Amino acid sequence: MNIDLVDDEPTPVPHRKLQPGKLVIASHNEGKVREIRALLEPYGIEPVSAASLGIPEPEETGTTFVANAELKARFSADLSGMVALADDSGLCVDALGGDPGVYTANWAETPNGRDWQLAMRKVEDALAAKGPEAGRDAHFVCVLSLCWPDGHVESFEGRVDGTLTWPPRGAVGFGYDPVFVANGMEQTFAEIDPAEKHAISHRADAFGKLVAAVLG
Ligand SMILES: O=P(O)(O)OP(=O)(O)OP(=O)(O)OC[C@H]1O[C@@H](n2cnc3c(O)ncnc32)[C@H](O)[C@@H]1O
Ligand SMILES: [Mg+2]
Repeated sequence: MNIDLVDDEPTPVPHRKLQPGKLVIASHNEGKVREIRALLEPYGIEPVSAASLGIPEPEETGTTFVANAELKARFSADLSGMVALADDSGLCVDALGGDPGVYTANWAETPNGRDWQLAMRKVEDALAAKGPEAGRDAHFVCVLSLCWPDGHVESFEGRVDGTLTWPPRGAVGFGYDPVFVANGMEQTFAEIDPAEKHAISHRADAFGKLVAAVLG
């Protein structure tokens, strides 16, 4: 007789469904807010930005994308009393051991605000310092976290793989888009139509998982 003494299958926790209605986009990055609005559009959800509610940016003290996405979502849910959706994302470069990663936005900080030309240049310089053999593979990661006013949180992670190009090309998109070419494409994320980016991006990948879990 076989007795299975070890039950190592965790009991799946049911996802909480997101109801149609208002939702706070807990991001102060206009590029992200624009993309998240477009992704939410078909689902009967009315997005309001954190900035339009006067909600400030919380300090991002986490050391992982999940920790930061959850703290941003929790912060806006607490202050608004509404469901909040936050995005923590970044560019991870293989030859740099995954940097800038969780600190992607920090690499752009200057005393006068964020400078993306400078940030892209810093990544390029760091790669050049690795020598001509260093590969140019990179990926974007995005964690989307939903937090309900009672503190319930759900998080979804997405990624898109590609390579870095230099010099930067294109004027659409935001952040590091002008130096990122997704695998299978020739144009950067700043040269393609936003709809094309939504079909393959790290944000779209995470969003697809969110939809399947809480909107499906
Ligand atoms: O925290 P919030 O207010 O959402 O906005 P943020 O710009 O500070 O966002 P993050 O802390 O998540 O930092 C991630 C940085 O990674 C970059 N990034 C994320 N997604 C990107 C994308 O789709 N295209 C280009 N750059 C991206 C972007 O420049 C972000 O500033
Ligand atoms: Mg941030």
